[in-house]
Amino acid sequence: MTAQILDGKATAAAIKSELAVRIDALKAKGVQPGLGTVLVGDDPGSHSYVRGKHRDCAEVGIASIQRELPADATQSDVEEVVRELNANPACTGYIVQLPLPKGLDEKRVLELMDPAKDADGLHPMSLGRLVLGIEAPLPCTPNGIVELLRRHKVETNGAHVVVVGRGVTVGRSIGLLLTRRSENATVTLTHTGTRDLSAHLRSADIIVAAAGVTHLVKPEDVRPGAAVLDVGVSRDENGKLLGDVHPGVAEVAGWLSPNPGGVGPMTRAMLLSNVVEAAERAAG
Ligand SMILES: Nc1nc2c(c(=O)[nH]1)N[C@@H](CN(C=O)c1ccc(C(=O)N[C@@H](CCC(=O)O)C(=O)O)cc1)CN2
Repeated sequence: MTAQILDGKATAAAIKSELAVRIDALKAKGVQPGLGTVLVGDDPGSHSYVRGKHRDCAEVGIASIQRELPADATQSDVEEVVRELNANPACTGYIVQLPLPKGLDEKRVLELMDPAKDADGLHPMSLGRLVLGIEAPLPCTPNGIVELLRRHKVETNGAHVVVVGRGVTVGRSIGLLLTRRSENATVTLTHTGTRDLSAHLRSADIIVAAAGVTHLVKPEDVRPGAAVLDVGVSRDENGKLLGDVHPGVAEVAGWLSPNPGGVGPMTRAMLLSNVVEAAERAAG
């Protein structure tokens, strides 16, 4: 068996075209959506992700507001930028690129954001609303995964999903999305402390690998025909991106999201979608 591809690049391109139409409609009503980014330090990956987000904004007609701070920025430097964006009317939504450099209190920074401008769905208020089933911006990577499955007609209803990784941007929240009545999946959250991970993985209809451990999911861990989403990122000594899923899984899985080209582009598309939805809400 060779897995069918869950093509994040093509799906994200389709979503961006749909969003461009909605943005034109907002502009016709005099509303200009604007995405702000707060980038602290010099991590090359974070710089490249933020550049990509602003490239996407230019493509669909969202204004860009960029704030950069050096690696030695203090907590109060970062908080000052957050307060400025909270008050800036041109910024209709913004994100703080994670992770922040060591020594900065990420949770406190997220808490300080105006929840009405949370473009990432990572503000405690947004996550709390998600738990309660109240409308809120959704975390971009989990939402991108759900959308990628939906648009490729991979059945989640009744499916057993095994998630590997308990980070805040993916593992912690994806179960909340996949167990909504609309998705109706059963979700097992595993992590580095899980005993006999392979046994859990072999029982999965869908695997979401988001641990950041190179080639953690091996062909023998995958039930033939299962859908496998490769989210984790690590790099070899030459800086080449490596995923959490061993290349041999393509011979066993029914569906596979490539990495790069799978969930990453969907994360960016869902960010734009959150910005557009917030602007539409604000415009009534
Ligand atoms: N504030 C946030 N910080 C982080 C998030 C997030 O959703 N919000 N997620 C990740 C990083 N991330 C977005 O910020 C992100 C990661 C990867 C991609 C992407 O398109 N990747 C490409 C490959 C790029 C490469 O070669 O390096 C792909 O998969 O094709 C976009 C966004 C952590 N931080």
